[in-house]
Amino acid sequence: MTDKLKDAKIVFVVGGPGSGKGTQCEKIVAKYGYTHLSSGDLLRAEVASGSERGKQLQAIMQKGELVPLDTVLDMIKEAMIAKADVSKGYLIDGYPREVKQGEEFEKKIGAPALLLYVDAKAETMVKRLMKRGETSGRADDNEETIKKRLDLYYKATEPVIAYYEKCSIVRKINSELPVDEVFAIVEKAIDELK
Ligand SMILES: Nc1ccn([C@@H]2O[C@H](COP(=O)(O)OP(=O)(O)OP(=O)(O)O)[C@@H](O)[C@H]2O)c(=O)n1
Ligand SMILES: Nc1nc2c(ncn2[C@@H]2O[C@H](COP(=O)(O)OP(=O)(O)O)[C@@H](O)[C@H]2O)c(=O)[nH]1
Ligand SMILES: [Mg+2]
Repeated sequence: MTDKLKDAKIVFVVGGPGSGKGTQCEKIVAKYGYTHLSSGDLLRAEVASGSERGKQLQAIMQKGELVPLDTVLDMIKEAMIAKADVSKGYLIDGYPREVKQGEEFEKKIGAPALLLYVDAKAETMVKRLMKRGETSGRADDNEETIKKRLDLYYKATEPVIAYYEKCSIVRKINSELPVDEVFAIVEKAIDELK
């Protein structure tokens, strides 16, 4: 099964909640035709299906906590395999959330060629999420859950960046800039991959 993904080009997109990961991924898809897999979107789709598993996920996500590693990883792997014959590369958005998730991904799927570290100040992220919350309908775009997501990001996810710096695949992207300027930096990082 995993053989199908043996030579896949994998890009991890890591950054705090509201840092602009989804926005940049959309632009990468438009220009490079990569397959965008947002782990949060995959989980929200499961919740929307109304399944028993979805109900359990909803409770975890509403609290801003992390869904068990195996659940998310299985969903990502399934989605990757479904696109394996047509994909030019994969954007794995919002995963890994902790070092352990990265290690398991490498064991079960493969190693990333690049990690885009989408960096914005906490203040900026909160502002963007509160604004997004006006229209997103997301149960976790509220002040209390945003604070928890941010805390967890600094505690569990930032160490992921340090972990991958050891193999020199991290490119830090300043996402305080306007979207198109951020994308200009992203493009350089992706172009270097080829
Ligand atoms: N690998 C992941 C991805 C998501 N989640 C759960 O799904 C929620 C929403 O994830 P996501 O959509 O990635 O949200 P944010 O990190 O806030 O990022 P953004 O809104 O910026 O996309 C998380 O808080 C968490 O409960 C998770 O447990 N594990
Ligand atoms: N000014 C500015 N706003 C941004 C930028 N990127 C994203 N946003 C806004 O911030 C909010 C969160 O972005 P999103 O892509 O959903 O972030 P994610 O949570 O990291 O996936 C959205 O409402 C965007 O409009 C950026 O580079 N500059
Ligand atoms: Mg997103």
